[in-house]
Amino acid sequence: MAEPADPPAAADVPVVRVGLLGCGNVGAALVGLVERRAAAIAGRSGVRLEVSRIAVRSLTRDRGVEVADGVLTRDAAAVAVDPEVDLVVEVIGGIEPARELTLAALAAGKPVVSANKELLANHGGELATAAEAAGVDLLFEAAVAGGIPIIRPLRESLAGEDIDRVMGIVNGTTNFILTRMTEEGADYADALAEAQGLGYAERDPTADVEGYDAGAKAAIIASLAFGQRVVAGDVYHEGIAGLTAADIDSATRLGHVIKLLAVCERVDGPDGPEVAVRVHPAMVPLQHPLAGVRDSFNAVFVEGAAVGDLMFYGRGAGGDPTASAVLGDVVDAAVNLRKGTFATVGIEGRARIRAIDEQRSPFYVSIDVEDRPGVLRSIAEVFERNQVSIRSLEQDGAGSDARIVLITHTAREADLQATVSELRDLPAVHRVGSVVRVVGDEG
Ligand SMILES: NC(=O)c1ccc[n+]([C@@H]2O[C@H](COP(=O)([O-])OP(=O)(O)OC[C@H]3O[C@@H](n4cnc5c(N)ncnc54)[C@H](O)[C@@H]3O)[C@@H](O)[C@H]2O)c1
Ligand SMILES: N[C@@H](CCO)C(=O)O
Ligand code: NA
Repeated sequence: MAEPADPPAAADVPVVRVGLLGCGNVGAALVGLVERRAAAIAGRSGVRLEVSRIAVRSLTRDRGVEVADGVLTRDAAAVAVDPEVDLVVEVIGGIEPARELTLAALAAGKPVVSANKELLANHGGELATAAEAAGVDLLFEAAVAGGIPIIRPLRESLAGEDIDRVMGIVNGTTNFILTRMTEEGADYADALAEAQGLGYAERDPTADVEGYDAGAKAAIIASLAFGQRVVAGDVYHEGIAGLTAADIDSATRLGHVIKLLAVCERVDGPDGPEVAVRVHPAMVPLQHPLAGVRDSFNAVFVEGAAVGDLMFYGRGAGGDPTASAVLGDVVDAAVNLRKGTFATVGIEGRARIRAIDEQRSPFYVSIDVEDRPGVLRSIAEVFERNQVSIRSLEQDGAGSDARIVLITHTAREADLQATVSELRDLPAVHRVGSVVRVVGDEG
């Protein structure tokens, strides 16, 4: 057997100069990580990373990392096309100027690594075309589920797999809030403030709590899992703000836990395969692997025809975990750059999207009623008339403030919505409370 070659001396290792756009939670963590890991990375991959330019808004802010003189600049556009920069990392967030900067860097022949799901989910097609035209990488592992490797497994390891469904807890902020509310009875606003303090929430946390952030991630996951482009606007989404402590109690009593889920499915449609993609709070049975994913942790559950069930679990938010995913992409892109090669995305054309009205799941429904003879029958008749079959039902309380909580068998969204609107017209119904889809326990 041949002797292993001596590792190259540090001076022989080619340097890849990184231009960083944005130095907030993720950017600052990346600077620290490159500093700590550059020597080990050089030994393993044959490229030495150096963060040579950093575009920031404020030159004076303390970011908790050491930066050499002359590295910081307020001119992001100059960094994107700087001839002294080999590779660009975009961690500004939002659509503009991130989109223009990314396009400029790609057009200048620089690979781009991005953590920006909003950008990728809205303009991924345009950016992928620009990257291919330039013959460079556009990598975005950090954009979905932060530090958890999920983009690369979908793109590479599972490239030959026939994937039926991907479900994920892909927003750390809302999982953190729901965990605090479920386990400690915490107040929604207090739990959100805590998540913001820990650096999990987006700049505008409505993106987290209203499901936009998870929706963008769902679009990216669905595009890669099914090989056809899904954009953010294709994703139906509901957030967690309407959930009550009573819903959380009911879920617990029924052996479930409420999670904000992204659900991406391939379904048969009249004109061929369709993609059903949605984000909403869901009742998940306690025995399902996603039910045990707590705090700011994320998990993505993949169901493949040959491979069976897979789950990817870890930290989906926070500076260091996200920077770890960015760094993995940077090493990959830097090595490819040295070799003169790049990865292609493997997404062809637009997916045909199934309308939310036609999507199907079981539902949990809570109804505040006047408890008098015949009420239960009139409620059951409304469900029956709309072809929604009831799987289980229980009543709490009596008299004028009774509550009926029921779970249906799998039903069409449109039929369930028609049921709810007829229930509201029944004289004995005071209020139809929450309607929560049940996932992972289809019956
Ligand atoms: N924080 C997380 O847990 C996390 C996880 C996964 C992905 N991401 C994504 O990573 C990206 C960055 O997130 P973050 O948490 O670091 O956000 P952040 O708000 O902490 O950092 C963004 C930084 O960009 C700077 N910036 C804005 N416009 C700029 C410009 N024109 N030029 C230079 N700098 C500019 C801001 O001043 C800020 O410091 C976002 O796309 C986010 O969605 C974040
Ligand atoms: N705001 C996001 C950051 C990770 O994308 C979250 O809470 O999951
Ligand atoms: Na990831």
